[in-house]
Order: sequence, then structure tokens, then C-alpha cells
Amino acid sequence: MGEAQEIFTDDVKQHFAVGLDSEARGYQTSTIVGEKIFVIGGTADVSTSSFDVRAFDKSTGRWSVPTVLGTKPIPSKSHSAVLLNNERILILKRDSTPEDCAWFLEVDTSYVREQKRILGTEVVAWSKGVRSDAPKPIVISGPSGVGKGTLINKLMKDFPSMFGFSVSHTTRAPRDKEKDGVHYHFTERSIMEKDIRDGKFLESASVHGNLYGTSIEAVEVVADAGKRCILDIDVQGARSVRASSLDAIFIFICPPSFEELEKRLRARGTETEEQVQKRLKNARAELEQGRSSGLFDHILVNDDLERCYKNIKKILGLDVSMEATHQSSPKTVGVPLGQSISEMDQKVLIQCEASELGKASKNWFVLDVSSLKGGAPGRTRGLNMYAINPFVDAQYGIKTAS
Ligand SMILES: Nc1ncnc2c1ncn2[C@@H]1O[C@H](COP(=O)(O)OP(=O)(O)OP(=O)(O)O)[C@@H](O)[C@H]1O
Ligand SMILES: Nc1nc2c(ncn2[C@@H]2O[C@H](COP(=O)(O)O)[C@@H](O)[C@H]2O)c(=O)[nH]1
Repeated sequence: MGEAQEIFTDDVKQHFAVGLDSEARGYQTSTIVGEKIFVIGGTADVSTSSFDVRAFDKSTGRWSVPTVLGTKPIPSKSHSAVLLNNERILILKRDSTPEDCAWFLEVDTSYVREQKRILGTEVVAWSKGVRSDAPKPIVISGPSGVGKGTLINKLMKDFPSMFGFSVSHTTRAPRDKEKDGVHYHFTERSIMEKDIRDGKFLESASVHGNLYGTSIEAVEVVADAGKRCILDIDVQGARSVRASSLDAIFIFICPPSFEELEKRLRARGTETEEQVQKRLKNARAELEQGRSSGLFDHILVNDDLERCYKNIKKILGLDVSMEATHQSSPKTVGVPLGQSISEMDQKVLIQCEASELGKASKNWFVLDVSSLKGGAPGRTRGLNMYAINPFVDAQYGIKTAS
């Protein structure tokens, strides 16, 4: 276990003179991970900590500033940090809302290792923690013209508070009535390619001659709104998402026949003849891959629109009366403001001062992190929180708090 420390040991101090003046730099924690010490926090404004990340290599005696992927937490006065499994640092922010208090800085997960390989630099990645029962995102895939957009629009219209659309980026030109930021983020190829290189995308693919991609932000915006994210992406994209840390439900939509697909695509009237030909050619390959690869959890035929829609709702556990009764429940774990934390057997012990809770004694909480799922790029799901009584709960070896 590598526990966060708020002061440096003397041997570390000998190696460097900069960066330790926490009064000048704002609040910082340091966490030892193997040969590295990750220093989190510090800012010119001493009243808040900006969650900057620096690393000190004990073997070389050098500081480095790693490439930081993902959205970092908004500044807070202070925070606690604890290392989990030598792969990610759990950050509990003080004076923050329950939705915003648990974050992870990944330092050696498979995603971070892969990004290090691609970018050729030291990499760390932020991921926000959400509670265990946040609903899984939904990936909907299928050939162009099969009716994915039509089905998704119906879901969004019937269940507006439940679902949110992941707005993709694309280099294709907007169609009539398509709005930037609503249907797509229409963008230049060179800009999008740079953003992909910078790790801003969960997935991207060349589709029918244009570049399409799902940014990490597109998915996080929906999660932040307390909604379940729907991704409309091609089979290549679905494969990339399956290989990523996003734990989603994958649905493939098939046409009743190839002739019907062609009819729908032409009737939509949005593509040139050349584009229609290209899309139909790609559709054959997509149908073959979608049906046979085992990539998808559910395969539906969109013959009769209402029947297919009903089947999607069934998969998602929805019935007709649900939107009326649906109330968006809090989506993140309500971690109390941590005074001090430590980790033992995948359980993070949080001791809270009573004054913050309006009582006279100290309180203990356990954050069970044994079944974390997902992670960067995107949310870390599976935080489970409960209160314990240290007087009776000797399991954690906690001495009575006086
Ligand atoms: N079950 C259905 N029966 C008949 N027409 C349908 C059905 N479902 C969708 N359509 C029509 O087919 C056309 C294509 O649908 P839609 O635009 O939703 O396809 P899509 O899969 O989203 O395509 P793309 O991948 O190119 O965005 C639309 O004109 C739509 O109204
Ligand atoms: N891999 C991805 N595919 C995407 C994304 N957004 C849309 N798509 C797929 O592209 C085709 C064509 O869409 P159109 O709007 O030009 O008709 C379609 O199959 C979509 O599913 C994305 O972000 N990534």
C-alpha cells in the first residue's frame, strides 16, 4: 500500500529545491508509486489547489511534468490522496459536492501504459468516480440508413430526462437542418487528427471517407447531466469502445433486407449517388461483421419501426410508464468530506470530523473500491460507500476515536 503523504522525507528534499514550498504553491499531496513520487496540487493562488501533477523520479533525482489526459477536477482547498493497487491514486476533495468529491489519477493502468506507448511520454490520466449503480452507456451500431438515428430520436423524445446523446465529431459537411454541437461537432480534419493524437477521443474511425469520433468529453457531459449516454457509432467504433474501459451495452441494428436498406438510404435523400454507393458497399461488410463477431450483446432487425423500438426498450428495461415516474437519482457517491484517509484490503477508511456533520464525535466511513470498473478515458464506476461504527467494527482494526 502506498499512502499519500503531505510532507516529503528528508532524502527526497535533498534531491530538489523547487516545488516543496506548499505555502507558496497551495495545497499539495505526494504519493509514492515505485520509484516515482507524484505531487498533486499546487497553484499560484494559495487558497485553492489546482490539481496540477508533477512527478519526482527518486532514481534520477529529476522532476517531470507528465502529459495529463482527461479532465482534471476543479480546484478545491485541499484533498486527501491514497494509492490503490499501485495503479491509480484516489483523490478525495474537501469542501466539494458529493458529485464531485471522488477522483482517480491513473498512473499505471492499461490505458495509461497504452497512451505512454502511443505518445512516447510520461502519461497520467484523470477519471471521475461515480457510484456503482450508474446505468451503463448504450452503443447503437448498424449500417447507414438502417434507422439508428430514428430509433435514438424516439428514445430521447420519450425519455428526455433519462438519456443523453453523445455528440460525435465529424469532418463531413453538415446536412440541411443539421446543427453544429447538436447533431455533430463539425470540424476540420487537421484539428480532429491533432485532438485524436492528444488523447481526447474515446474512439475514432474513418467512415465512408470521413473522420468520425467520440470525444471523452462528449460522453462525460452526458454523465455529468445525470443521464444515460447513447452513442451512435459504426462497427469499427463499437469495437474500439468494447476494447476501452467504457462498460457499455452494445446493440446492432440490421435491416430486414439489403434492398430495403437501399430504399431507405435513397428515400432519405441526404447523399449523392456516389455516397449512396459507397455506403451500400460498406454496409455489406458491416452487416457481416455485426452479425458474426460476437461484439454485440443484442442484434435487432428494424423491420417494423414500432416493433424494433419496443424491443430496444425491453433491452433497456423500460416500459411505457417509466418516464412519468423516472426521477434522476443522485449519480455519484456521497463521500463525506474526508479528514484523513487510509487504505486496507481494497477498503478506504475515511475519518470525518464531527463538526462537519453537526455532531460531537468522529465518524468513520468505508469506501469499498474492490469492484471498480471503467476508468480513464471516462468515469470510474463501482464506488461503494457505507458508515461503520469503530466501537464494534474491529474488522478494520480501528481504535476508538476519542
Ligand atoms: N422501420 C423503418 N421502416 C421504414 N423506414 C424507416 C424505418 N426506420 C427508419 N426509417 C427511415 O429510414 C431512413 C434512414 O433512417 P436513419 O436516418 O435513422 O438511419 P441511420 O441508421 O441513422 O443512418 P446513418 O447511419 O446514415 O446516420 C429515414 O428516412 C427513416 O425515416
Ligand atoms: N466510429 C464512429 N462512427 C460514427 C460516429 N458518429 C457517427 N458515426 C457513424 O457514421 C456513420 C455515418 O453517419 P452519418 O451521420 O454521416 O450518416 C453512421 O453509421 C454512424 O453510426 C462516431 O463518433 N464514431
